[in-house]
Amino acid sequence: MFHLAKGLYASWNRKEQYSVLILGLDNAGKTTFLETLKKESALSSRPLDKIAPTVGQNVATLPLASHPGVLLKVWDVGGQEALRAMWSEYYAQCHGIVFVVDSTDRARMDECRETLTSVVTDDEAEGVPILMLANKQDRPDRMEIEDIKEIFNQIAAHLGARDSRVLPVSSLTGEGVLDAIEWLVVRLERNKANRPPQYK
Ligand SMILES: Nc1nc2c(ncn2[C@@H]2O[C@H](COP(=O)(O)OP(=O)(O)OP(=O)(O)O)[C@@H](O)[C@H]2O)c(=O)[nH]1
Ligand SMILES: [Mg+2]
Repeated sequence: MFHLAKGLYASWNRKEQYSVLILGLDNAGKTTFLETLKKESALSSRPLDKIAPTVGQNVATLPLASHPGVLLKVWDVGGQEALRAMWSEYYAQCHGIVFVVDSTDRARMDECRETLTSVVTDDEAEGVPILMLANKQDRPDRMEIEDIKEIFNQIAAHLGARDSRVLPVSSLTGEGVLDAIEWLVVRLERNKANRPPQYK
């Protein structure tokens, strides 16, 4: 009887775990985004002014106050050019991709577009929801969100029927970060039949 009750309790409390991959050029703000997300989720996090360029990977498993039955396992990998070849190793296992863009880095928008195109056209990432974050919106020298959306829309042709969106955020101030995650979680759940979560 005890074992039955324990088993039922465990299955009632099972959580759906989705893996989210954070990509983007070096200096885009990926690690800052992850650390802010950890702080918002009441996990211990690094001071934002102590973050160095990522060489390996950072990973955190986050509970979501707005979705008690969901855990997000978030993978942040280095964006330096030499490290981008590693990204595809993660595609097959991920449920969603967040592509972070430095909204002030006009000089690298072409590189950013080409990099995102190579991500969304990779067969291993087929069908996963893609959220593009126009980061560093707190900076006065940022590009307008509409201009960034236009760049993204040129890539949308490759996306087929999958969910995608461009949202403005500041990983540094936290503005827009939880709204962005909320958008993503709804799409991860919607895409569950194609990419089932792990049950924890
Ligand atoms: N003003 C402002 N600065 C930001 C924001 N997000 C990140 N930064 C700064 O941008 C720089 C790079 O941030 P990281 O989070 O290390 O960037 P990354 O994408 O992880 O870089 P790699 O690990 O090299 O791929 C740091 O100086 C951050 O403080 C933001 O929203 N606003
Ligand atoms: Mg980093």
